[in-house]
Amino acid sequence: MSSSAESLHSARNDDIAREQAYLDGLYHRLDQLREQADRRLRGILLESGGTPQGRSQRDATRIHYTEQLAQMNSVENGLCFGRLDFTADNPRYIGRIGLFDEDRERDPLLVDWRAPAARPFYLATAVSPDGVTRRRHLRTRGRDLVGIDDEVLDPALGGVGGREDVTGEAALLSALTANRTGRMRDIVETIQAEQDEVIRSPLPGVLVVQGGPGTGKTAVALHRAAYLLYTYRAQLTRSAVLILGPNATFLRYISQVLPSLAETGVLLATLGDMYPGVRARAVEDPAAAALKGQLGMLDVLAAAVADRQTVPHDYVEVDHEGFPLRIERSVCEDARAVARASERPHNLARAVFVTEVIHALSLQVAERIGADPLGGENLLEEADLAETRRELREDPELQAALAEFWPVLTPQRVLGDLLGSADRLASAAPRLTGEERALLCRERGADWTPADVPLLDELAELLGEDDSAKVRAAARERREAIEYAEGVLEIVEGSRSLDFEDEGEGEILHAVDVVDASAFADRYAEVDTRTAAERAATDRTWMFGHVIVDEAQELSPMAWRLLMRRCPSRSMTVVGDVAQTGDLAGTTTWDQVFEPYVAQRWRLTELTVNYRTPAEVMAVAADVLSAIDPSLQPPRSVREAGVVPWASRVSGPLAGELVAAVRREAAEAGEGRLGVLVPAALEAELGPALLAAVPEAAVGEQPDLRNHIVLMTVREAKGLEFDSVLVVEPDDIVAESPRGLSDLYVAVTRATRRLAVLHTRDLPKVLASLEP
Ligand SMILES: Nc1ncnc2c1ncn2[C@@H]1O[C@H](COP(=O)(O)OP(=O)(O)OP(=O)(O)O)[C@@H](O)[C@H]1O
Repeated sequence: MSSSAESLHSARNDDIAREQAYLDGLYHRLDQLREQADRRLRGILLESGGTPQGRSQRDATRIHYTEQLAQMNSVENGLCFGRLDFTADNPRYIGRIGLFDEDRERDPLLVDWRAPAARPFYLATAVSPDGVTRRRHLRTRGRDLVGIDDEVLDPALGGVGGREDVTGEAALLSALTANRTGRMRDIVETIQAEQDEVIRSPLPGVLVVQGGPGTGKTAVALHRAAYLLYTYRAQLTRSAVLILGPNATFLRYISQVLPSLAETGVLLATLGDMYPGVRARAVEDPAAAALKGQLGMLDVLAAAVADRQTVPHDYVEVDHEGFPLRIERSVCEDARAVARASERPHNLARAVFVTEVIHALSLQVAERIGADPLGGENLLEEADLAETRRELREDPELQAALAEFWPVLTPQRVLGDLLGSADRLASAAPRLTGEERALLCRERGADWTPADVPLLDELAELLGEDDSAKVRAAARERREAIEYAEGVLEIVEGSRSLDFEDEGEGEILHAVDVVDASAFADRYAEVDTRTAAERAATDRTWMFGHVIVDEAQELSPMAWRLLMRRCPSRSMTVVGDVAQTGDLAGTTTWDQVFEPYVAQRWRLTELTVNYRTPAEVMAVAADVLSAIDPSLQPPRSVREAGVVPWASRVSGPLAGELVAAVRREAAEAGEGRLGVLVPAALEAELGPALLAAVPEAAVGEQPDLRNHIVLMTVREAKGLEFDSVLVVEPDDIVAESPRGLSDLYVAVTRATRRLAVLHTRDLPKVLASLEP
């Protein structure tokens, strides 16, 4: 080694030793804080007894320390990953959470990546260094520093600055070329400038992030959630953040990201989870789902509810206290008109209907028992009539008859009955064609599909919930609690003269002087210690502080209505790509989605760099994109993989050929993941065939993505990625759906390294570049 190389080497070692010492200090502090939290938690767990209020407070404190501990455990890996040096300031270390020393008087030991002070780590470049002279990435394994990547941004220090279009090039490329694991990783160490803009955009308003495949939309959406929870903590921990993803497999794929960023206040859900009490996972004909997603369903649902408000053909007779009462058609019609005119939801308007009918019936009773035998005015007084109405209301036979005409309904019952009956559909959906109605019709009691959920939610609005019984029960409970408290206070009062006989009057404050019975009762009330996200999951009417929608292009107009209801503040981040829309009810323009809710008042940002797909693969995808819409630009790949995509036409039976190709590609992928993307129509044949030959493969519904080989349809692969992708029979993928080209575009943009195509029929024209 030359002497200059030697001195560089030893300077490097010194650097590593210094940084390791700093890291050791940070971990020491983390351990201290962890011990403190652990001690407090143990202390709380040992406490017992006390008032219910004291117990509730203890629960809340226990949850607080449990969460703190979970947060500190989750940042154990990669606690600190960066350092900034400045011309006129002390170095700043950047990490997953902020850390201060004990007296908190000096600068933080570690700056949270979300704090404004960390921002230059993501934005500074050689052209606009913003006072930063050097950005350093610290590569760690556990608590050990294993490497340092420096970018010198100050030309005076001999900096070359690296590429202008990326920050932290070495760290970024190492993240991008690492093997996939089947779980998305956070990108906190290498967020790029255009992504940082989105992540830190202010909370209010609708922000739409349009970006091609691999531009980091999902990653950005998740980091934005973490940023918002950090910056608007007080507001958002009370109201929670919702992240809506396309399916359960995808949610599992992203499930590790927020915990690794030490965030727990987020509800991750799919559309199928958005109606509490229903887990809508069944699969249906995409055309049926598309139809259910259209706003035309509003009229159908309204008519379905109206159809449940019936009248007798002529009249019905019920026996009331031994005498027949006639419920005439005309009486019901009038009552129904008044109830409908009240514009209350069905279950609440029911009270109006019942009141009207009972009024009419009470006149019948009055006619019978109060008629003046001499032909004068009816002898019953208003008080008698009121009593008659009360009796009628409580008459079980009459109640049963009225429940026929205006039943109390649940959304599940109305929708289940509607979709399970051709007659009901014909009556409620006269504008649909017979074919469309047949598409909607299904077996009674069939499982719910995701497209049913917005319909259930809409019906919940149309039906309303008659919660008067609940309100009465709550009032009764509170009354009982106050009575109990009064009893307790009386006992205290009663014993006062005995306990304090010698004390001078007025000198002692007694229980009744400082607390009245109702305040005392409140102290006994249970405190709900669930997090806002946990409560939101069980409450249909929960209003989220912020809603983030991923793969947003797939949502139908009916699904958007549901989401807008959950977010009246319209504080939303919507990420998607209109070129990847596969769902028939999805959108191809953002304008169409937001116009009805916020007119033009939404902000659009575009992400333009593709971090996933190497340039060679993206060249293939670009041809598909231009066939979808020639005006759309593919995102620019940030790197090349050095592997040329290939296609292989086979003539033997496809299943056998597939097994051979999978074995070859899996060997090439090594420790990485291979995704086999097949047309939906071939899944049932190819899945079992592959499994029989390669038992370690994951196939079928919601496959485990951590397997090295995963076979799925393109729809299921939405939002996912693999090191290597094998697309099977692309012509079928295109032919399978009116949005087939978009599906193919999704398929060919899932690979981080290798793309291969296996086919027996001609390739679609858009893949001509793959012909040998
Ligand atoms: N700044 C970054 N640093 C490191 N990795 C990144 C960065 N940005 C994106 N990536 C990685 O690129 C890949 C693609 O990101 P992501 O899945 O978020 O893209 P997307 O825009 O949602 O793609 P698609 O629309 O195709 O689903 C992921 O592996 C992600 O971790």
